[in-house]
Amino acid sequence: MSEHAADLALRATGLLRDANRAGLLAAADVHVASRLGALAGEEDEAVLLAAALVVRSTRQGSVVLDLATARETTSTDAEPGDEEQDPGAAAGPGGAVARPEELAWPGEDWARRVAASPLAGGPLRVDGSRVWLGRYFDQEALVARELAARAADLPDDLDLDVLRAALARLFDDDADDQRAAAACCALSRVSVLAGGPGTGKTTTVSRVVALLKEQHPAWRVALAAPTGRAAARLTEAVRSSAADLPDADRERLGDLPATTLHRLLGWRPDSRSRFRHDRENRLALEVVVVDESSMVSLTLMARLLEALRPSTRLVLVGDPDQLASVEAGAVLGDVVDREHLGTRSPRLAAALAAALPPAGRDGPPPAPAPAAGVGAGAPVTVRDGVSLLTTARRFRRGGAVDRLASAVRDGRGEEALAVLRSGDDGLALLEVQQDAVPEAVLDGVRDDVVGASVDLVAAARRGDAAGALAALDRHRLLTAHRTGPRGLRRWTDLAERWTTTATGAALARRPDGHHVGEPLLVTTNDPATGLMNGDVAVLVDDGEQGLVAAVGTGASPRLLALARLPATRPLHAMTVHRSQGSQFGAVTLVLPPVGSPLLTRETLYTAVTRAEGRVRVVGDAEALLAAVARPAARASGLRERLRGPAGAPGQRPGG
Ligand SMILES: Nc1ncnc2c1ncn2[C@@H]1O[C@H](COP(=O)(O)OP(=O)(O)OP(=O)(O)O)[C@@H](O)[C@H]1O
Repeated sequence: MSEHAADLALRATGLLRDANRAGLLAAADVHVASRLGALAGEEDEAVLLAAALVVRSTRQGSVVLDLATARETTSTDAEPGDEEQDPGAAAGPGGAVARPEELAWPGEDWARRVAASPLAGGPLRVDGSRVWLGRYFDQEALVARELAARAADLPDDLDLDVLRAALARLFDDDADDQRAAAACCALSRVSVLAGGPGTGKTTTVSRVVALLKEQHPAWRVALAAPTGRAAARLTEAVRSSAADLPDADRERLGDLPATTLHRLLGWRPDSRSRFRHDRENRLALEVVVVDESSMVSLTLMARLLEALRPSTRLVLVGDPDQLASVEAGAVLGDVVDREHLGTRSPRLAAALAAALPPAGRDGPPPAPAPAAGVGAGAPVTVRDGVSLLTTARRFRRGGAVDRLASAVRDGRGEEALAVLRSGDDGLALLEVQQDAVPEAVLDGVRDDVVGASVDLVAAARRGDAAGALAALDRHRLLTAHRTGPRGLRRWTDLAERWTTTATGAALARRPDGHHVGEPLLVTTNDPATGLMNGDVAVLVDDGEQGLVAAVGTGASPRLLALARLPATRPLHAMTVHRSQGSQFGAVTLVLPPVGSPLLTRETLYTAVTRAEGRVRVVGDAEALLAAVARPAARASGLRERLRGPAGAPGQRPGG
C-alpha cells in the first residue's frame, strides 16, 4: 500500500479528523499538518486544515490552494497527479463517518487566521486567500525570476545575414511557421517550441542546432527529456530529421544523443531532488533543448534553471495541451499562456524581421531594425519566445486521428464523438455502461493485445531485441484510474490472462518468475542504469546468458543483464500519465466513468495523441463528452508571475 493510502489518521482530532474521515484528506496529509503545527506551536484547527489541504493539493499536482474556493475544489477523489497514489483508495477510507458537505468549513476569516499563524512566512506562504507550501512558493519565484531574466537578456552573438541565409536554406517555403519559430529560438535566450504531435517540433529543433553551430562550431549542445524513453525517441527523431539536411548542416548537427534530464543534471545518490549540477556547479553548455517539457515538474524546472549558466540558450519543446507532470506544477502550460500567444516585444520583433525573409505581399511590413544599443519598448518577456506550431505534418492532414485530437483539444465534444463513431482510419468507441464490460465487446482489443504479444514473444525467443520492443509498441492499453472497474489493475489482469493463454507464457516461466518475452515497466528512477520510472523493458533470450532485458526503443535497443534491472512490474497496460513521451501504433483507452476527477480533456487528448494509427475508446458517450468539456485545473501562481511584476504573488508572502 502506498504511503499516501487514505487510511484513517487515528490520532487526528477535530477538523483534521473530520476531513480525513470524509475522505478529503489522506492520513499522510493529516500527519504532515499535525507535525508542522506541533513544531510551530500552532493549534488553530482552521490553520491546520489549510496546511493539510495544501499538502494534499500539491500531492495532486497543484502548486497553490485558494482557500476562498477550497470547499468547491476539494473533492473526495484524487486527481491524476500522483502515480503512486491509488485514486480508489483516496476516494475515502472504508469507514468514512462524515460527508464532505458536513465538514464545518472555516468561515470568512480563514485566510486571515492562516496569514496570522506562525506557520505563515515559513512552511506556508499566504497571498490573499491563496496558500502555498514554502518550498513550492520559492520554486515558483525562482522559475519566474530565472525565466524573466533570461528572456530580457536578448543575445547578441549571431550574424543576422548568416542567420537569414541559413533560415532560407534549411526551411522550405511551405514551412514558414517552422522557420519563424527557429528564428525565435535562435534569437532568444529562452524559448518555447510548442505544438501537438507531428507538428514538426523536432525537425525545427535540429535545424536550430545546425544554424547555431554554423556560427559557433565550438558550442556545446545538450538534448534532454524527462524519461529515458522520451530521450531515446528524441535521439531517433533528431537523427532522422538530420537525414533531410544539406551535407554541411548535417555535419554541424553531428550525432547528438539525447539524455534524461536527471542524467544531464547529475544524479546524487543522497537526494531525489538535488543534483550534482546546481548554482555552484553549472553545466558548461551553450545550448540546452528539453523535449516533452510538459512532463517537467516545477521542482525539476527550478533545478534545471539553477544549473544553467545565465548565458545558456534554453529551448523548451512540448505540447502544452497534454497532461502536466506527475509531480506538482504545470510549467509549460503556464508559460504557453494562450491568452498572450503571439505577442513579440518590439526588440525581438525587430530582430526577427531582420533575420526572416520579408512577409508576403499581403503580410505586414517588416518592423524596422533596431538602432544599435537602443533597447526600445517594453521589456522582452518569456512569452515573447513562445512559438506554437499548428500544422500536423505526420498524420495525414485532416486524417481521423488528427481530427479527433483537434476536436478534443479545442473542446468540441460532439465532433470528437462523431469522428470516433465514424470508424474512419480505425477509430472506434466501444460503448459500455459504467462497470459492466462484457468480454464479447472486447474482441478487437483482445486481438490487438494478443497479436502484439505473440509477435513480441516470437522476437524475444530469437533474441531480436529491436523486434520485441517494436512489437511492444504496436498497441498499448491505457487507463486513467489505477483501481476499480476501469482501473489499471483490472485491465492488466485481463490482458495478462489473454496473452498468457495465447503465448503459453505461464509454461515458460522460470523459477524466478520471469519468462521470455515478458514486458516490464520500470517503477523507479535508477542512476546506475539511467532507467527512469515509466521506462519499459522486454526480456529477450540472448542465447548465451539466457534472459537479458532490452530497453529503449525498437530503433535503438540497449541490453542489460537481468540482475541490473531496477524495480519493475509486468506491463500489459499503463496509465495515461505514464504513456507521455511514448508513441504506439494503436491505442485503446479505457475511459474513467462519469463523475471521476480523472475524466479530463488532457487525459483524453494525451491518450489519443499517443497513437500513430488507430484509437479505440472503451467507455460511454456521456463520459467522452464530459472529458472533452473538462480541462484539468492545476492551480499555480506561475502564470500570473510571468505576466509581469504587477500583481505577482510574493509582494507580501504572508507572515
Ligand atoms: N516542413 C516539413 N515538411 C515536410 N515534412 C515535415 C516538415 N516538418 C516535419 N516534417 C515531417 O513530419 C513528421 C513529424 O515531424 P517531427 O518529428 O519534427 O514532429 P514533432 O512535433 O517533433 O513530433 P512529436 O510529436 O513526435 O514530437 C516527420 O516525419 C517529419 O519528417
